[in-house]
Amino acid sequence: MAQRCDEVPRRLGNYWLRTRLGSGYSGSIFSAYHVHTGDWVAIKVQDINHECPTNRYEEHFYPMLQGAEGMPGLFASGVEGKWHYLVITLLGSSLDNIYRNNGQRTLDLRSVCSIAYQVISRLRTMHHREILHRDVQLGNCAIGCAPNETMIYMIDFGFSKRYIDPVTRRHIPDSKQKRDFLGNYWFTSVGVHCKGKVPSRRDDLEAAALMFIHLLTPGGLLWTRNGVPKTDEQHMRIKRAKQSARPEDLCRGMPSEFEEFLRYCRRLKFAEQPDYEHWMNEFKALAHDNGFTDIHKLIWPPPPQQAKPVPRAAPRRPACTSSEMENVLQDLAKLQLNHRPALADQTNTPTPGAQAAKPNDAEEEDDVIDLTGDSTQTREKPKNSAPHTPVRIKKFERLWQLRVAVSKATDNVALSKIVADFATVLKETGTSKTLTIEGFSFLDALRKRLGDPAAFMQPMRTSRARSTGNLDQEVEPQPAYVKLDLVARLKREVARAPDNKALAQMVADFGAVTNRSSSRTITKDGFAFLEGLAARLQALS
Ligand SMILES: Nc1ncnc2c1ncn2[C@@H]1O[C@H](COP(=O)(O)OP(=O)(O)OP(=O)(O)O)[C@@H](O)[C@H]1O
Repeated sequence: MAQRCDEVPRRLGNYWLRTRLGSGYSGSIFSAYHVHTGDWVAIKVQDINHECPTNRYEEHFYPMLQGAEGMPGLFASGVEGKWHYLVITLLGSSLDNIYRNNGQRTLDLRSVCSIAYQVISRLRTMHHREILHRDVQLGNCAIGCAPNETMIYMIDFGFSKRYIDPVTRRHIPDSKQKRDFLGNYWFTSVGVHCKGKVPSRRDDLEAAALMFIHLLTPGGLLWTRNGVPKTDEQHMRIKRAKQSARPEDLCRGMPSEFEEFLRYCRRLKFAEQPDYEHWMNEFKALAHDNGFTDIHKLIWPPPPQQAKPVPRAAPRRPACTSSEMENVLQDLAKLQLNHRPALADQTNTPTPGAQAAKPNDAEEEDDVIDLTGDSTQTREKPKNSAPHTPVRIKKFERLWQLRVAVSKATDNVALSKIVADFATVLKETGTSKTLTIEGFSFLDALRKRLGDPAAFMQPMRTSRARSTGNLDQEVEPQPAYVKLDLVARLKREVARAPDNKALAQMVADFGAVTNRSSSRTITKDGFAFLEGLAARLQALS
C-alpha cells in the first residue's frame, strides 16, 4: 500500500516537506525544514491505517538509541490527519544507493573494510542496548550529511525488537517452531530466511557478513541477480541458492577474513554474545595490512590511489650484510607483482586520467622497496596516521631474516625448518594473511634454492631422472594441479613430489596463484601446502 506523494500534505507539524528521499513498503521519507529555525531534517511519513504500522514500532526504539554514534536522532513525532510522522536526522545516501550509483561494481577493499568496521560497531551499539535490528541490508545503512559524511548510520528500525525481556532480564526464547520469514531477501541469514528460525544477534551479524561479501563479489551475491522474486517459486529458488552456497565459494578470491567472519556468525549459538571487538579489529588490521589507516571513516568516493612512498629519514638497518642486502634488492626489483592489481588497489570511481595512469602507478608501487620495517609504507602515509605497530615491524624483520636464511641453506633439513618458520610467522603476526612483498621475495628465493641441485645433498629421484642423470634436461609430465590451478591440489600433491625440482615448481606455482588472487591472501589450503612442503623437505633430506 505505497502512498502517493501528492497525497502527503506540504506541511506536517513544524516542518515544510520538500523532496521525497525514498520510500518503502510502509511509507515515504522526505527532506524537510523547520518553519522557524530552517533546520533540515528527514520526515518518515506513514498512513495511520497502514497494515504494517512500522512508524509506531520505530518510534519506540529511537529513544533507546538516542545519542549513540551512528544512530539517527528523533526530534519530533506525531499524527496529523491520516499521517503519522517521525522527524529524524537527515542523512546522505544509503549504501544501496552508493552501490547502484557505482554501476553495481564491486567496491574497493578499503571501503568494504570501513563499512564492515562501522556496521559491526553499530550492531554492537544496538545489541548492547538490547535491540535486534532484524533487517540489516544496504538500504538500511546510510552515510551522514556533511560534516558526518564518513560515518555510517543504521536506519529503519521498523522490524527491530528487544531481545532482553525488560521485566525478567532474560534473553528471548528460541523455538523449534518454524516462523514466517521476516527481513529481506538478499541478506537475511540462512537460519532465519531458509529455516524459519527465531532471529537473534547472530543473525544481524550474518546479514552484515553477506552484505560485505556482496559488495566484493562481481555482479553481487548469486541470488540477488534476478531482482525481487514475484512468485513463490522464485522465492524458493532464492532460498535454495542461499542455503546451498558454501562460505568458501561465496568468498573465493577475497581476503580470508570475510569467509571466517561468515563462518563465525553461523557458528554462534542462539543467545551467544558475539565478539564484536574481535571482528572490528580483524577488519581494521586487514585494512592496515593493505596500507589503509583511518578505517573508522568511509571515504566515498575512494581517494585516488596513492603511489609514491614518503621519503623516510634515517632508515633502520636491516639485519643482514650489504652484499646480502644487494642480492635481496636485486631479487625484489625483478619480482613481477603487477600482472593484476590487488583488490586493495581497486578504486571504484577512477578519474579518466587516473585510470590511464594506473598501470604505471602500480608498476612504480611494486618496484618500490621500503627498508624501514613496514611494507605497507610503500604507499603514502596520511599525516595523522597511527605509528606502525610493533607486530608489523616484527613480521617484516622475521620474513626478511628467513629470506636471507633461505639463500644460505645447504640441505633440505634446514630448508624444511625455514619453510615451517615462514608459515608460523605468517600465521602468528598480524591478523591478515595477505602475502606482502617480503613474503613473495621469500618464495622466490626458496624456489631458486630448491631448483639449484648443486646446493643440496642428492635428493631422491624418480627412476627416469636417475637413468638420464640430468634433471634439468628432463621433460617431465605436467602435474595435474598446474592445469587446475588450485592451491588445494598443490596441498595434496606436495606430499608426493619426487624431488626438489618438483618442489621448486610447486613453490613457483603457489607464488603465481597467490599473486593472481585478488587479495594475495594465504588461505587455509595455502598454509597446509607450506606445512606439507616442510614435511616433504624433511622426507627428501
Ligand atoms: N534519515 C534519512 N535521511 C535521508 N534518507 C533517508 C533517511 N531514512 C531513510 N532514507 C532513505 O529512504 C529509504 C527508505 O527508508 P526506510 O528503509 O527507513 O523506509 P521504509 O519505509 O521502512 O522502507 P522499507 O519498507 O524498504 O524497509 C532509505 O533506503 C534511504 O535511501
